[in-house]
Order: sequence, then structure tokens, then C-alpha cells
Amino acid sequence: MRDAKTKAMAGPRPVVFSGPSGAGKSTLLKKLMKEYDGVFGFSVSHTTRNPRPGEENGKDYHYVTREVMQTAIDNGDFIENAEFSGNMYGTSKAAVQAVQAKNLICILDIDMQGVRNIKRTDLNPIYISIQPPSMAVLEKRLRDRKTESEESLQKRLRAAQVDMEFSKEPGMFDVLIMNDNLEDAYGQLKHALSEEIGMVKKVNMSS
Ligand SMILES: Nc1nc2c(ncn2[C@@H]2O[C@H](COP(=O)(O)OP(=O)(O)O)[C@@H](O)[C@H]2O)c(=O)[nH]1
Ligand SMILES: Nc1ncnc2c1ncn2[C@@H]1O[C@H](COP(=O)(O)OP(=O)(O)O)[C@@H](O)[C@H]1O
Repeated sequence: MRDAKTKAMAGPRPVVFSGPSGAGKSTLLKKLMKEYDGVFGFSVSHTTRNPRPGEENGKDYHYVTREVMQTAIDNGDFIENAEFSGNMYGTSKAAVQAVQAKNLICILDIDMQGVRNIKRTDLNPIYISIQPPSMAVLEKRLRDRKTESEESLQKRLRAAQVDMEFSKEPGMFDVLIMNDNLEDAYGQLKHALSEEIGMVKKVNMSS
């Protein structure tokens, strides 16, 4: 456990976003970061998947080869890493430190293996699960997003089923948000984080 002093030095509590691919994590967190400019900072993960149109290296992800990623993992550069849908993903220590150095609330978008592994660290985040209203809605959203091949889509849907069960495990998440209507889900998210947002605004305004 971190004592009060180290906690204060590390800045505000990070926030973990998890939930099935296509549940709306990126949509919600981008909205949040836009509205609360200077409050949140995104932990830019590493991945071996290819960038999608519109995604930027260093902003959405650090896009790397398996070799580069494995070497960095072996080097102890990562807080956690996982294999998802045939690709490697991971949170580097540097990604989180870069956000915490600016005294911002660090946002992590990670899968359920990441959640399990972060629970073994002293990061002490708020765990938020974003869930879709149903598998049918999730499938429609993923298809309409037009980012996945049929094979990748099927892999994501299979992982989603496991994820939806995982999110029901007692004590796994602090907040569960069902993303049916976007504005409602966003309202719930802001409400869940209102105390942390208030604290960061106060501290950063007076410094
Ligand atoms: N464990 C872990 N999972 C990650 C990390 N970065 C992204 N993910 C997860 O990997 C999954 C796939 O992400 P992505 O390929 O961007 O697809 P999308 O979720 O459909 O937009 C999602 O569940 C993400 O939350 C990471 O650093 N660690
Ligand atoms: N509440 C919602 N209603 C309808 N479509 C949504 C909603 N939330 C997100 N979407 C859409 O669903 C797709 C998946 O959302 P995205 O944020 O990419 O999910 P994730 O980051 O969890 O994989 C996107 O095309 C997004 O625009």
C-alpha cells in the first residue's frame, strides 16, 4: 500500500476504462478529455496492431513490432501487457509517468487482463467498466465502425462475451456504465469522476 505522502506525490488517482471492444470507451474518454482540457491525460499504450485511418502514432498508440515490444517487456519497461485478438498491447511505465508528471488524471484504456494485472500494482486507480446494452447492439456498432475485418470482428465478439461476464465479478469495478444512450452514459461518467475532477482543477489552478 502507498502511504499518504507517496500518494500525494504521485498526483491524482488514475482512471481505468475497460469493457468490450466497441462498447464506446474511446468515444467517452475523448469526449471527457475534450470537455476537461488540462485535467486528464491519456496513457498512450504500445500495440503491435496496425494503425486505423485517422489514428496517430504516439497519440492513439505507439505502433511497434512484436520484436520491439517483446524486448521492451523483457527490459521491464511495462507495467502490464496482454495479448488481445492476435496482437500485443501494453502500458509502459513511461506512458503513465508522462501524464502523472503533469499532475493530470491518467486515463488507461485496457482490456480485462490489464485490469487483473493493474490490480497487482500500486497504481490504485478508479476502475470503470463501459458495457454495451446487448451483444446485438455491440455487433452493430463494431460493424458500423468499419475498422475490423470479419475475422477480427468475430474475435472481438468472442472476447466481448467473456468480458461481459468478467465485469459482473463482485469488486472488480468501482463503476459500471451501460452505454446505451451516449449522453446518459457520459453524464454517469462525469458524475462518477466529479470529485476527482474538482480536486485536480483546484490544485492546478492554485499552482
Ligand atoms: N491490457 C491492455 N489492453 C489494452 C491496452 N491498450 C489497449 N488495450 C485494449 O485492447 C483492446 C483492443 O483495442 P483496439 O485494438 O484499440 O480496439 P477497440 O477497443 O475495438 O477500439 C481493447 O479492449 C483495449 O482496451 C494496454 O496497454 N493494455
Ligand atoms: N451510445 C452510443 N450509441 C451509438 N453508437 C455509439 C455509442 N457509443 C459509441 N458508439 C459508436 O460505436 C462504435 C464503437 O465505439 P468506440 O468508442 O470505438 O468503442 P471502444 O473504444 O470501446 O472499442 C463507434 O463507431 C462509436 O461511434
